[in-house]
Formats: sequence, structure tokens, C-alpha cells
Amino acid sequence: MDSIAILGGMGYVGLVTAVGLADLGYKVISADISEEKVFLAKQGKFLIYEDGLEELFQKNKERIDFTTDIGLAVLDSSIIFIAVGTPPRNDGEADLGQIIEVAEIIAQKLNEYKIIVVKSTVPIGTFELVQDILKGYGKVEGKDYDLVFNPEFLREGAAVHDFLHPQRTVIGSSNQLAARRIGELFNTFQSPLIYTTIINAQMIKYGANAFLASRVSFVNELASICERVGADITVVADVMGMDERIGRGYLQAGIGFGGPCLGKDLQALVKMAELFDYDSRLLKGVLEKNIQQRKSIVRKIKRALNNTLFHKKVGVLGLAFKPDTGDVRMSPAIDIVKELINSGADVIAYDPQGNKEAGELIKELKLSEDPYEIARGADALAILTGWRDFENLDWLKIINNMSGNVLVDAVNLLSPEIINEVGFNYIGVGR
Ligand SMILES: NC(=O)c1ccc[n+]([C@@H]2O[C@H](COP(=O)([O-])OP(=O)(O)OC[C@H]3O[C@@H](n4cnc5c(N)ncnc54)[C@H](O)[C@@H]3O)[C@@H](O)[C@H]2O)c1
Ligand SMILES: O=c1ccn([C@@H]2O[C@H](COP(=O)(O)OP(=O)(O)O[C@H]3O[C@H](CO)[C@@H](O)[C@H](O)[C@H]3O)[C@@H](O)[C@H]2O)c(=O)[nH]1
Repeated sequence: MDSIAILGGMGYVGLVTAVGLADLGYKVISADISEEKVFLAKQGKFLIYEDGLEELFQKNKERIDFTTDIGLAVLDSSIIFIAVGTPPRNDGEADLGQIIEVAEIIAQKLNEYKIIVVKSTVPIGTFELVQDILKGYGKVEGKDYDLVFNPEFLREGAAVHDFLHPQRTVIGSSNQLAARRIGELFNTFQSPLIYTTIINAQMIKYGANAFLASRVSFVNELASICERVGADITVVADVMGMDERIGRGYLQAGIGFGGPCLGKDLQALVKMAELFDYDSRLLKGVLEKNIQQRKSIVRKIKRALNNTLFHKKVGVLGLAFKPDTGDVRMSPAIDIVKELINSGADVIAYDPQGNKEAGELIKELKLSEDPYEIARGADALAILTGWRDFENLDWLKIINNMSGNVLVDAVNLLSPEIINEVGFNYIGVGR
């Protein structure tokens, strides 16, 4: 049986892939440069929060090893998955630094034929870069290694579920045999297994994320129009979504898309298009609308506080980029909180999972572990992440603790009727 190395094995994708492949019965070695994450993982502790991850790990732990020795993981495996980060550079292009680092180690340590599977989201040209690195160490494609692209479609917060129940598995490769061997790893899944070229697989991944992002900006554009004409976007989107050709998914208006993927991948796609001489004005508009959406939330809070944020006390509920995750990377909430603080507001925030990470990003941010505490003396409250638990807060107790009555619900979580009845001045998005 194949033994599998996962490089970047402590990240969201790497760890879920490691635990998921172990659950499929494979022996996995999860290798990561982060000593802290590996040290904790060896004790069964993970820095990321994913529903069902710890249970799945406990069930399969005898098949998973953790190490910081990337070279050893390469030597000990027949299939190497690369799941390192591809964060955005300042100009929006994908930073391939981590990919290059692991490709160098693979090239140095490759001792027999292995299949190298890239799971990270990587732009056109990346596979040529990896081939060049391997060639530089005398490694010959087809003899010493083959390359496969197996893009990942999991969502944070539902990562374990999405790994175990994919809607499709995409395998891109120029080598049929290598592609089939990777496809076989996943052949117990009921969903379609798609074999295609690496370039098609790359465009499938970027296309999927760009489409999801476009839907979100589209519904936020409609919400802006709804606000002005006096319509309710939640009703409009519900009924639009009844058309099977449209569907209801990704039509939740609010704060805009965030997180480490949609914005980053959309920017990378726009840049990639430019490199191939195409100016994608449509996709640039999607990004622009998303930035405007964050700004519009700050404007709503300011307007409700007589047009000034200076010395106003604002309580913030939610910092993660979406509910069910503690991830605050590229979270709209983080940008909004920074803008509030820069405008002189006194901000105190609570997130059920994201407090620690947010505190590392914004040093001057006051945090509380108690949602009622952040309301004390507040002129306004802002809901910036749609955690379901917030719906069940005692809103009467909250308003009684506040000095003002403004509630900006940037994610359209609450019912305006119920909240206004409690005495709030409820302000949502597009309603
Ligand atoms: N997060 C998601 O929901 C998601 C979903 C689908 C695809 N992706 C893509 O998957 C890739 C990984 O994303 P992520 O969110 O898991 O990133 P992440 O930042 O959570 O994880 C990356 C891991 O790689 C490790 N690493 C960095 N350099 C390394 C090196 N030289 N050797 C070994 N390990 C190294 C880091 O310590 C980290 O643990 C990205 O390309 C991303 O676009 C992410
Ligand atoms: O109707 C919606 C749906 C989503 N969002 C926001 O859009 C962002 C992305 O949400 P989601 O897609 O659930 O999160 P991710 O975990 O970033 O997953 C996306 O990015 C991953 C990384 O590439 C892909 O693997 C997934 O398929 C893709 O859904 C979040 O800020 C959401 O709050 C909205 O504002 N309105």
C-alpha cells in the first residue's frame, strides 16, 4: 500500500487531507515547517478548529505521523502531496515561495519514483517552475517522478465533511498512469472523478472560486440597489433562488466575502489573465464591490452615530471571516474594526473562536470572552460574523447594558422586526 507524505501537513488543507487519507486507510506522514504546530499535533492538539477533526484524528491516529523533517517525509513516501500556502503578494499575484521551498527539498531527496500531487491552489506556470527545479537536480519526469494537480474544494468550517463527501474530485495530469493511481486513492467516494489536463484543473479551481465570489458581489450590488429603492434583499434573493438555474447558494448579502481563498484566488486570476494579455474588467469589478461593501458597513455605523466615530464606544460581535471557524485571515470584520479604531472609536470585540488570532492582528483591539460585556456602555453594536449563537442572545439584556440603541447587522443575521421591538435602531444590509 502507498504511504503518503503531506507537505504543509499542519495547515487547513494539509491537516484535513492527512486525517482524511488516514481514514481512507492509508499510512500518512504529515510534515510541516512549523515546530509549534507539529509539537502540539504529536500530543493530539491542533491550532485550527474544524468540526469533527479531532474525532477523526483519534479514530485514525495510528496511521498518522507528524514531523518537521520534510526530507524524511519525502524519503519515506511513494506519493507526496503538497498543501503549503500560496498567499497573495502585494501586487495580487500568488506567492509561490512555499511551493519553491518544498520543490527544492523534494528534488534533493527524491530517491526513487514518486508521484508529486499539488493540492495547493496554484496559477498557470507553477508546474513548469516545479519541473525546472526538479530538472536542476537531474530528475527526469516520467522516470523519477510524475506531476498531478488535485485541487481542493473544501470550505473552512465544513472541511472534514467536504473532504469525506466531495461533490467531485478533479485529477489533472499529463500522465494517465499517475493520474489513475491518484484517482484510486479516492475511489470509495460516490462523487464523479474527473480526469483532465493540469491547465483545465487549474482553471476549474480558479473558475469555481471566482464564480462564488462573483455571486456574493452580485447579491451585494443588488442589496445596494434594494436599500435605495426600498426593497428587502433577503426576500429578493430567496425568491430569485427558487429558479433552479439561479439557486439560493452564495446569495447571502452582507459584509462581502473574506477568508484566505476567494479574494486571494480572484486577485491571482485577474493577474494571471493580465500576464496572458487579458484585462478582466468583470472580475476586477467583483473585487472592487467587495472592498466597497466593507467601507459601506463603516459608513452605516458612523451615520447612525450622528456622523462621527470619535470617542464612540462600539461593541463588535464576530471577527472570524465567517461562522464556524476561528480563522480571521482576510476577514472583512478585521478591516472594519481597524477602520473604526482609526476613526477614533473605542472598540471592544467578541468572537466565539477568533479572539486570539484577531488580537494578534490588531494589537490595540480590546477583546472580551463575554458577548454581554462588550455591550456595556456601548453607543452601537455591530454584528460582523453570522455566528448562529448570536441569534439566541438575550437582546433585552444587551440593550439595557448599552448607552445607545444602534445595532448594525452587517450579515443580516437577525430579524429586524423582533430586534426593533426590543428597542434597537436596527440597520441591516439591503433591507
Ligand atoms: N483554507 C482553505 O479552505 C483552502 C481550501 C482549498 C484550497 N486551499 C489552498 O490550499 C493551500 C493551503 O491553504 P491553507 O489554508 O491550508 O494554508 P495554511 O497557511 O493553513 O497552511 C500552510 C501550511 O504550510 C506550512 N508550510 C509553509 N512553508 C512550508 C515548507 N517550506 N515546508 C513545509 N510546510 C510549510 C505552514 O506552516 C502551514 O502549516 C493554498 O494554496 C490555498 O489556496 C485552501
Ligand atoms: O452567500 C454568501 C456565501 C458566502 N459569503 C462569504 O464568502 C466567504 C467565503 O465563504 P465560503 O465559500 O464558505 O468559505 P471558504 O472556506 O473560503 O471556501 C471557499 O474557498 C475555498 C478555498 O479555495 C474553496 O475550497 C471552497 O470551495 C470555497 O467555498 C465568506 O467570507 C462568507 O461569509 C457571503 O458573503 N455570502
